Amino acid sequence: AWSYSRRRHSYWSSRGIPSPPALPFLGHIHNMLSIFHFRWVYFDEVYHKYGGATLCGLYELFRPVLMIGDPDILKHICIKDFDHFVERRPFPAEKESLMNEMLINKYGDEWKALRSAMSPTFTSGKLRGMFPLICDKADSLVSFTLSAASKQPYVDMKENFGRFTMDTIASCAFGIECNSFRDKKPEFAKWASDFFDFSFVRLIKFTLFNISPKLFNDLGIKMGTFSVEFFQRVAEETIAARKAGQKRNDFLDLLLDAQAGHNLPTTAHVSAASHTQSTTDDSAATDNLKNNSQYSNSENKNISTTSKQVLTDRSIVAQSVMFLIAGFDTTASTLAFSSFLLAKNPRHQQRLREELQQIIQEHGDITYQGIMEAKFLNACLMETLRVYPPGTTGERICTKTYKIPGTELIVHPGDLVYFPIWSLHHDSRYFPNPEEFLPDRFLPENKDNITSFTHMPFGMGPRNCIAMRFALMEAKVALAKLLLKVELHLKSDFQEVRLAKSPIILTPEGGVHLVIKPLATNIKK
Ligand code: HEM
Repeated sequence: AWSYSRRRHSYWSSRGIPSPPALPFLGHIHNMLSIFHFRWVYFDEVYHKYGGATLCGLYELFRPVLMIGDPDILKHICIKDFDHFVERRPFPAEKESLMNEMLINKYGDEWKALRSAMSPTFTSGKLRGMFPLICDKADSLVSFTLSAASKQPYVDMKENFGRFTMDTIASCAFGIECNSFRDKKPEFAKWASDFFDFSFVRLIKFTLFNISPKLFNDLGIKMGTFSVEFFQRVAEETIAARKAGQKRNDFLDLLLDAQAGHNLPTTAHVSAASHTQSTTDDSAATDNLKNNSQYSNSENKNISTTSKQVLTDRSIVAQSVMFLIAGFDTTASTLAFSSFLLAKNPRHQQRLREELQQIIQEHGDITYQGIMEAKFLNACLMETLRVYPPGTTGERICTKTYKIPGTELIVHPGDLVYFPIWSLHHDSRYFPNPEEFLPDRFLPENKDNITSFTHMPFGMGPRNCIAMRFALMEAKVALAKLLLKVELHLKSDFQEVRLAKSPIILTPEGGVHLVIKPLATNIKK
């Protein structure tokens, strides 16, 4: 058995690819999917010591995994040769679960058709429609924070941003008022916390699913608390109300419009919609879309599926639940990290506030246009996402045999490819003084200094985060409204955030405790 294990673990060395020492049978999986280690710290070691900054081989048990840290090769994998790497591992779900209908769990032509049907939902025109809903939730965030600050010496901003993103998603994806900004936890929030609670047993199941979804299903294992029934019921009720005539300009309306074939292309094109939308209002999105369009130009194919066929009622319900899974903690953590970094860097905080005050003077209020034009606000969020990317690793599964450019290395269908997002973001060759919070790096005049494919908080290419623009708009509104009303200060015994040892996303452990000082200001918002 030992010599079998050795032989299987010689896969990379026999191809001349460096690989860190592997444990018999386990390979490196104990380091990758562990609650005892920081996953990205291990990957960072692999990146710096074992060639991961270019190519390095790892094993999940016996499965070969190729870590690629070379930005040029990443460009090929994510964009130019995307058709060889269309898939990621699915999110764990039992065979019959609604979760199998989610975009994140779709593959091949089904994914392409669904992504194309959903992409127009995220254009600037559609996001503008959701802007007032988000502003409303951000106003509640500010009042709740002010009220908390008047009663206690410090406020847990992770908790508050969690309430904000929960209410925003409940409003935009489920069409309901969740009212998280009340002391008693609402039912929606209770079910959601249950959903995001990663117990040890659940983590083992999660790991098993990642290693072998087939074995997971053959053994009839249930994810247990990944219960989606509550959210399914809420979304179904809302859909029934919308079909009876209610309207709110939220995701549900937009997906129902797409289902009915209103205002949307009837024939799905591979990523076409997301690549042709106007990008003038959001520089981060512009970069990503510019990169993506290289793929769409060369690879656009018609798929003879209409939005109507793809977006059944069940599928729309599934996408609403997916927005909660994909959008709640990612955005809340980003906001929590940015509030911490701004409290730690009062000079940047003040500069950002001055930019926002200028916008209020020009536009009279926080407007969609004003928020999207705020360059320093965008830079602060981009820099936060560089320092603390919620997704520390990217991943693709090889779908067609592929020769890695510039090498003789062949990747086979089923092989996994990892992108060390955290390490790229913290590599001093790409970002000098990587541990410092320096938003100026992302100002338009400095953006040419950033090497493509070294800043990927939303992934890259046609399978990147479909909701990037929504997430950025949501975060910008919350931060802008908050900073116009309060000053953020570090608490004397809270000078650094602790990071949770979760293998799923990067999130602060135990909250982000800040001293909140209300601003005496005459500015309206
Ligand atoms: C700051 C907040 C967010 C960050 C940093 C983030 C990051 C990511 C990343 C890294 C990926 C994988 C991309 C890849 O493999 O190339 C992803 C995918 C995805 N995200 Fe986000 N995300 C955020 C917010 C959201 C929100 C608010 C939603 C929904 C409302 C959302 C929906 C999705 C979906 C559906 C996918 C899968 C796309 C596909 O498979 O085609 N994300 N996100």
